[in-house]
Amino acid sequence: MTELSVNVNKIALLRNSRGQDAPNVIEFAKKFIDLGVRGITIHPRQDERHITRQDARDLGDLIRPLDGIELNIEGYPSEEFLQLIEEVKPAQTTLVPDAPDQLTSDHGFDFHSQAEFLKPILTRLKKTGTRVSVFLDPDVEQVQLAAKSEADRIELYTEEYAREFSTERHAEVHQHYHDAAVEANKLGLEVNGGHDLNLENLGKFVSIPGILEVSIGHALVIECLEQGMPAVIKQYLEICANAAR
Ligand SMILES: CC(=O)[C@@H](O)[C@H](O)COP(=O)(O)O
Ligand SMILES: NCC(=O)COP(=O)(O)O
Repeated sequence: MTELSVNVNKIALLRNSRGQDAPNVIEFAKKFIDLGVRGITIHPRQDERHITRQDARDLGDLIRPLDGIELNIEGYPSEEFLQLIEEVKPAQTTLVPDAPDQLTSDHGFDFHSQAEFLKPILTRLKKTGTRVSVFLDPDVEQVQLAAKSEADRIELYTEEYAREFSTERHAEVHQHYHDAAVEANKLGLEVNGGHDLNLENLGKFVSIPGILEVSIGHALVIECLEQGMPAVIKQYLEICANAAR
């Protein structure tokens, strides 16, 4: 089974657009959890365009006492981000190599050039007790290098998977993700996935063995607007329950 972690960045984006507190991020996290979701993901970016650092603290307070529910905080490992993780102590921290002005996440770490940069950061984060995941392109060589680090997991960056899902390249691209996931598991790295996943492409993605968690936000919020939260979450949970082991 694969766990679904709902990314609530876009709930916060809508909230920030009016300078009031509607939609309330905490209330929507509770609604997702009440529908059976066992993970909430946020990405507090440096400019706080959507999720703020206070959201992270408030969600940490909400989720910390809830058995079996995990908070996953994603972000670039700036000093400010690392201090936030040390304060909130989420179940999982996912490091992404995003620049402050990036529109969205669009690449994984390069362990050829960034392994030394990440080494003290991973050591520091592990001391907080958080599980550490690193955002990675589906590249077997990168997986092999990441396996030599203190990372517990990788998160496969699935934008290409989604982009090519309905093209003639799908089988080739799917194989890349499959090979990266199998190599990671062989080397003792656990595997998550995320970015641009949706109800259409998720089933095939989680047919790859060993995908422990998918974090989904952008498309999920759009689908909730179209179909309603209960129907959408029901479909996602059914897909995740039928994932390859
Ligand atoms: C790491 C990843 O692929 C997504 O969580 C991404 O961080 C979403 O960020 P935005 O919601 O700001 O596009
Ligand atoms: N790590 C991926 C994530 O949290 C959500 O990405 P998206 O579904 O908003 O593209």
